[in-house]
Amino acid sequence: MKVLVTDPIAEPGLDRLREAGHTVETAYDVTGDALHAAVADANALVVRSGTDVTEELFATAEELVIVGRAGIGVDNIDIDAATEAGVIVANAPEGNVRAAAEHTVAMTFAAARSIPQAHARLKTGEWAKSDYLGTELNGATLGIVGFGRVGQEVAKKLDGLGMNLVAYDPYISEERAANLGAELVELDECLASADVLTLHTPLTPETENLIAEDELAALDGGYLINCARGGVVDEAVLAAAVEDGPLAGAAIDVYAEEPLSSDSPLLDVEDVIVTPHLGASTHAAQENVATSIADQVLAAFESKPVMNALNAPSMDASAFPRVRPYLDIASTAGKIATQLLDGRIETIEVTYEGDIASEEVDLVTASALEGVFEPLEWQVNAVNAPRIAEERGIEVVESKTRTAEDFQSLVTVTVTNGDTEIGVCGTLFAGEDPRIVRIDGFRVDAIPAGHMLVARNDDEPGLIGFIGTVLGDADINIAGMFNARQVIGGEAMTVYNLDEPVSEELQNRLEDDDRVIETRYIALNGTE
Ligand SMILES: NC(=O)c1ccc[n+]([C@@H]2O[C@H](COP(=O)([O-])OP(=O)(O)OC[C@H]3O[C@@H](n4cnc5c(N)ncnc54)[C@H](O)[C@@H]3O)[C@@H](O)[C@H]2O)c1
Ligand SMILES: O=C(O)[C@H](O)COP(=O)(O)O
Repeated sequence: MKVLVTDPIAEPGLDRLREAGHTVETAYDVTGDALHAAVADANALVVRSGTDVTEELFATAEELVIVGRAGIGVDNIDIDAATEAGVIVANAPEGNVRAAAEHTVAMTFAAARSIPQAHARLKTGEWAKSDYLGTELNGATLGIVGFGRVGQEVAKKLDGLGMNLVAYDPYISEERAANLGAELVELDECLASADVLTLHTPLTPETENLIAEDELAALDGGYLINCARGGVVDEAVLAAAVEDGPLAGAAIDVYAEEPLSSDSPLLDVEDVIVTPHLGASTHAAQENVATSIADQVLAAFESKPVMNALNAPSMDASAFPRVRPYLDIASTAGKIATQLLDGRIETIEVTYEGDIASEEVDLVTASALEGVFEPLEWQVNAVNAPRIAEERGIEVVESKTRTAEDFQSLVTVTVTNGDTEIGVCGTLFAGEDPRIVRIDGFRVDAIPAGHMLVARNDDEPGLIGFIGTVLGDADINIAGMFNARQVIGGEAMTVYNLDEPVSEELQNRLEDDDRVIETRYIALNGTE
C-alpha cells in the first residue's frame, strides 16, 4: 500500500507504517496538479492542517481508503466528499490536547505580562521597565468559549493558578462544567465577566466570526486568546479593537488563512502577540498524533475498526474480535436478500438475536448495508453505505433480542418493497463457520460462498432430479444442496452451491417447467 504524507509528521509514525511493509511517500508543500498526481495511486493520505483535502482531490484519488489527520482540526478536509467517495476520515483527537492547552496558558501569560514586547525591546538594548504593568491572573476571570478537550485542560491549569472560570458551550452539561469548577453561562455573560477570553471551538458555519465587533466590545478591557481556529474571530476587527479599541491585548496562534500573510493587520499592532500555529508543536504531541494516525491507517488497511473515524462506524478494539466474524455474514445476507427481492428496496431491517445482540453492532449493520447496496452501486463500502441509504430515502432499522432459538447468535437482513419482504438469516457454526440458515421463512443450511442458485418450486417428487439433470447437462457440478418446505406438497425452496455460474438461458430452461416457480442465481465471494 502507498501512504502519501503531505504535511510533516513525526518519524515514529512513519516508521510504524514502513515496518508494516507499506511504502511511505512524503510530498510536503505540494499543491494543485502535483498534489493530485501524487495522490492518484495513494491508498492512504496523511495530513495536518497544511493540506486542503477537497472534493476534487477525492475525485482524483480512486485508490484512497483513509485520510488520516495527525491532529484534531479537520476543517481542511471535506468530510462529506470523503463519505461520498467511501473514504474514511480519522483524526487523533487526544495526542496534542496537553500541548495546545500549555500553549494557551503560555499565550495567556505572554499577553497579560507583555512578555514578547518587553523581550523585543530589551534585545535592542532598551530597558523599558516602566512601560509594562501587567495583569495578575490570580483572581481574574477566564472565559472559555468551547469547553471540549482543550478548553477543559486549560480550565484545569488556570484554575490551579487561581483564576475564576466561566464557560460558554451549548453542547455540554452544567454538571460537567461544574465538576471542573466552571460556571456554564451564555456567550454574552461569558464576554461581560471575562478578563481573559480563550477560544476552543472547532471552525464550523456556526462558529465562523463568532467573535466580531460587538463581542470584542463586550470584552471591554480584557485579553483575547485564540489557539483554536482562525476564522472564529474576525481578524481585522480584532486588530482594530486592540490598536485603539476596547481590548488590552490579544494572543493569536491560528489564522483564517495560513500561512499568515505579511500584510495582515494583526502584524501591525504591538499588543497582538502572534505565533505561527504552534499549539501542537511539541515533541511529545507530534509523536502521539503521528503514531495514533499510523495505527489507524494500518487498521483501515486491514479492514479493522478505525478508532477515531469521523465518518465510519468505529468500535472498541477489544470488542472487535467478537464482532468481526459477523461482518461477512451480514454483508452476504444483505446481498442475497437484495437479489431475491423484486423491485425497489424501501426499508432495510438488521436484526440481532442471541449473544451478538449484546455487542456494539454499528459496524455489522454498516456491513449489511454494504451487502445490500453492492449490486446497485459501483463503489460502495461500510463508510458510504449508510449515506447511500439516506440519500435514497431508504429507512434503516436495527433491532436486537437476547434469545436466538437454537443458535448462539443470528443476524437477519430483511429488505422490503411494499408488502413484499425477504429476510435472510445468517449465523456462525462453532463461532466461525458461516451459514445461511433461513431464507424468506424457509429453514435452510447453505454455505454463503461462490455460486448459489435459489430455486422455488412445487414440493413434488422428481423435481430435485429434474433440476440436477438440467444443471448436469450444462456441465455444472453441484457442490452442496439443501431442500426446505413449509408444508408437504406446498412450495419448496432449494438452495444449491455450485462450482460454475448459471446463465440466464439455463434459468429460463428451468423456469419453463411449470413446477419451477422461479430461480435466482447469486454470485458471492470467490467467484471472480
Ligand atoms: N493551535 C493548535 O495547534 C491546536 C491544537 C489542538 C487543537 N486545536 C483546535 O482547538 C479546537 C478545540 O479542540 P478540542 O480538542 O478541544 O475539540 P473538542 O471537540 O474536544 O471541543 C470543542 C468544543 O467546542 C464546542 N462547540 C462547538 N460549537 C460551539 C459553539 N458554536 N459555541 C461554543 N462551543 C462550541 C463543542 O461542544 C466542544 O465541546 C479545535 O478547533 C482544534 O482544531 C488547535
Ligand atoms: O487541530 C490541531 O490538531 C492543531 O491545530 C494542530 O495543527 P497542526 O497539526 O497543523 O499543527
